[in-house]
Formats: sequence, structure tokens, C-alpha cells
Amino acid sequence: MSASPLVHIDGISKRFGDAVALEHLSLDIAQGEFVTFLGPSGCGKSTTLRILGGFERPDTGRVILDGEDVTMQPPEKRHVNMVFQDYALFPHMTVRQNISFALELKGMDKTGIARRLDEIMSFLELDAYGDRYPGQLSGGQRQRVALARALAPDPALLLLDEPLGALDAKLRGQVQRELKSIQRQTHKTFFFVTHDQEEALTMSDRIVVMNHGRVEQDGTPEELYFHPASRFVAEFIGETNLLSGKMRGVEGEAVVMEWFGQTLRGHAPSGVPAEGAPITASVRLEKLGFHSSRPDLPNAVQGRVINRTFLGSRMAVDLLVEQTDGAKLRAFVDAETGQAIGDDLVWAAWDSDSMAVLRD
Ligand SMILES: Nc1ncnc2c1ncn2[C@@H]1O[C@H](COP(=O)(O)OP(=O)(O)OP(=O)(O)O)[C@@H](O)[C@H]1O
Repeated sequence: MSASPLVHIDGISKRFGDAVALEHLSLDIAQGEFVTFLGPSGCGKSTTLRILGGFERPDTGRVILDGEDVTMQPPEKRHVNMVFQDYALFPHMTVRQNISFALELKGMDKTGIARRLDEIMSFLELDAYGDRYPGQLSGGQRQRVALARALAPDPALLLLDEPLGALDAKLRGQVQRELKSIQRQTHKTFFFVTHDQEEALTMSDRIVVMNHGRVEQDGTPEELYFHPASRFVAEFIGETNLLSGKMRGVEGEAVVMEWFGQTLRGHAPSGVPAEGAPITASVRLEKLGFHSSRPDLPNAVQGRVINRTFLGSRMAVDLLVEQTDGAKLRAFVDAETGQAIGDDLVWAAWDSDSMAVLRD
């Protein structure tokens, strides 16, 4: 991160009556970052976004934008713009009028507006729709107009509150790619809010997972997916196997745990637990491999396939593990591998870097 972040959130807290929306949140966002706030309903994502936009004031703490304390500044004074889920376009104005109105509000003169309007319409490939009304556009096109309107005044920070929520699944994927590419090309700082983990993984440079008004984990999509720090993150992002066992100790780089009398080796992204402590570890489904004899890997357990689910590009295989009280592991393999495993006893194995010991 560069010397001074574009956004510095310094210990903000917010309550609504008895409900705690945010608890002492501190966070820096660098210029040009695509940061996503991800979490279940009520975890404080929108409150953070609204505080950044100036629509809400924190009870304590400060928001520094580009070196300036904007905590008490109203929205119109901030160099920030917002894209809403329902687009909030004016239905009685054409696409061009919707966008130029946003520029007029920023006090731009007529020549400046005309120039900027042409620029942004062409950049977002909206030229053909300039004279249409929002009601004459598809959901994806409306979304693009809303984005054009928000980007036109060249804000330092763009806030996006579940902006793709109204789009159907197929269009959503396409718009996600477009949005990410626009963010890359403009090198704008995007603060994106969603409860959709797949969307967060697809688009973000960095994801902040929120839980009950606090940061649960903050990292790149890959870090959060493969090295979750807590059970909450492991379960919220993607599908995973959770193994409950006992902490045994440390061997070189590896954390050693006992699971039904078997020794397993993993790593601990959030610190090494005390010896003897009950612990839970997470292994992603695609990290399990199958072998007919015991492989030379730090973790190998024997079991029998009890179920196969064909999922198109891959197959989910459920394994009942021997010498446990009925523990099951689930793996993703390609369909041919899944069929080839057979019904005999097999070994399922994974390396220590694929198993994260979690903070509860
Ligand atoms: N204006 C308000 N008045 C009272 N309580 C509020 C208000 N705004 C938010 N809250 C409460 O604050 C908490 C956090 O809300 P927030 O909207 O930030 O969550 P969220 O993560 O954005 O959820 P969602 O995904 O459902 O939008 C919730 O418990 C919510 O009920």
C-alpha cells in the first residue's frame, strides 16, 4: 500500500438503539483498490458504506478521505459517488439527461458537461441509447447508465451497494466482468457491498468479511478461500470440510492435530492454538485427492465412497472415513476420476498447506 491510503477509517462505531451496527472498525483503502465488504444480512456492510458516503454519521471514530477528515461532511461535499441496487435513475429523463444532470449538480459548465458526457457515453458504450428513457432499457443497460452517471463527475471513491442484485444469474456474471474491467481501466477506487461470496471472489482485489459489526478477516480472495482464519470465513466462502480434533503441537512449518486417533498436519493462518486445545480445521473439497494405496503425503485417511453427485464440470464424492464415528469428507474431482474410484477402500489425501486450522 502506498504511503497514505485514499481512505482511512479510524475506529468507527455505530449503534441504532440497542443494535450494534459497527464496532470499532479501522481500515485503510488504497487508491485504485477494488475492495468488497462481504457478510450476512445485518453485519454492518451498508452502514459502513453509508458512513463513507456521508449519509450516516458514526457515533465515534473518523473517516479520512484523501488526507481530509470528512466525518461530519454532508454527501454533496465529498468526492464520493454511489451506485444503488435499484439504479435510482430518473424515469422521465433520457440516458443523456440522467448523466448530464449529475454533472450539473457538481456545478460543471455547459461545455464541460457536453465533453464529459460524450467521453463517458462512449467509454461505457452507451452511444446508441442516449435518447432512450430508463424504461426502454434492459436491466444490464440500466445498470451501465447508473454506473456512467456515478463515474461521470470523476469521484475519488465509488460506493456500490449490491448493484447487481436485480440482475438474473447469467447477466450478472457478464456485468461482473464488465464492472471489474471498467474499474481496472479507470483505476478508480471501488467500495463494493455484497452478501454474495461468489461475486466477491470474482471481482475484488481485496475482501473484508464482516460479522456482527466487526472485521472477521481481511485479505485477497485467494487468502480468504484457501487460508480462512475462522470457522465463519471457512463456511461463508465456498464449501469446505470441517474436521474437529485436538491440537498436538508444531513440527517445523506444520501444525499437528489429532483427529480420531490419526495425526494430521495443517497450517494456522490466525496463530497457533495451545497444545491440547480442541480445534477445527478446514480442507477445501478440491484439495482432496484419491489414491489406491497410501500416498506419501502429510495427511491420508482411508474410507469408502458412499455417494457421487454429478455436477457437470465436476463430481462431488462423499467418503465415509474408516475408524471414526462416521465422519464424512466431501471432495470435488472430475467426473471420470469420480467414476473410477470404485467402491473398495480408498485413500483420501491432502497436503498440509491445504488444511487451515481455524480460530473459533
Ligand atoms: N436506520 C436504522 N435504524 C435502526 N437500525 C438500523 C438502521 N440501519 C441499520 N440498522 C441495524 O444495524 C445493523 C447493521 O445493518 P446494515 O444495514 O449495515 O447491515 P448489512 O450488512 O448491510 O445488511 P443487508 O445485507 O441486509 O443490507 C442491523 O442490525 C440493522 O438492523
